[in-house]
Amino acid sequence: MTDELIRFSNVGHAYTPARWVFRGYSGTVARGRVLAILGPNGCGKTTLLRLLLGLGRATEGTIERFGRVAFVPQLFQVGFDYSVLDMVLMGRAGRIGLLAQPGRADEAAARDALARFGLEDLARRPFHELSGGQRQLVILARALVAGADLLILDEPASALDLGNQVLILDWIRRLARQEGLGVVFTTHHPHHALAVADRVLPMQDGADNHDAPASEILTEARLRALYGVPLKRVAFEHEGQRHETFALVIPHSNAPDDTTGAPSPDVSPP
Ligand SMILES: Nc1ncnc2c1ncn2[C@@H]1O[C@H](COP(=O)(O)OP(=O)(O)OP(=O)(O)O)[C@@H](O)[C@H]1O
Repeated sequence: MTDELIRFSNVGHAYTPARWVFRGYSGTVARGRVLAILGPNGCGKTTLLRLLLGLGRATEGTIERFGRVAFVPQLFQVGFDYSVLDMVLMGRAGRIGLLAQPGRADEAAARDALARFGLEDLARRPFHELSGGQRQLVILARALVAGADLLILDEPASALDLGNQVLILDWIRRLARQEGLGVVFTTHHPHHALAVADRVLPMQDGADNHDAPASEILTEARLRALYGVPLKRVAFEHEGQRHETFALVIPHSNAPDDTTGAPSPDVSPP
């Protein structure tokens, strides 16, 4: 049995003939591993995710899936007043059958999954009343009860505050390391990719378009080429552990700044 859950080779897509959104992307995700897909607005991250999910057919290249796949969309909204427990139970739909009622075993599995994420007390609350971070966790619980082998997440942390970003990123790594799930996620944040991904696929036209180990591929030069702005890779210690992150370099404006005590332009020198 292979450990690979998805493998894609030389994938390219054009919504209209000969107008390529991207070409030549390749990568793999194995059990227990995390792949981050990184790139600027409009480079085709969502398009590639949809192809990996099988929601469309790639114009060229091959995509092979070897397990059960679950999708976690960007901040999830529902138009109907489902309870948190109902939302998680929907993950069992594939096992229950569409017209049958969930049984005790299904409800126990859903409550277990909620408890894993510390959400058991919210089971009867309306889903739409939860915070963004809580909603993301509920959707992760739903993927767990669906028995997914591979989670595909579209910008899981982009709409969350800092505390919830850390929470979701930590869970992504735990689901891979502790549950043996494979994870693919898109992100705008190279420091998120560096913190939790084993491998990264930068979506940059004309570059070597294969995924590679995060620490090797996330160089300052590669990110500058990707985003067109400088980023600094910074190492530091926190509670005895070494970490690395990226700092964005925001240019200082040359405009006069009255907080520095500099004379304003309309004051003549003596
Ligand atoms: N259904 C579609 N039909 C035609 N063009 C599309 C369609 N969906 C996306 N595109 C185009 O494909 C390109 C890539 O879009 P996509 O949403 O995949 O990029 P993205 O990297 O996810 O962007 P963002 O970071 O802004 O979410 C864009 O130019 C977009 O306008």
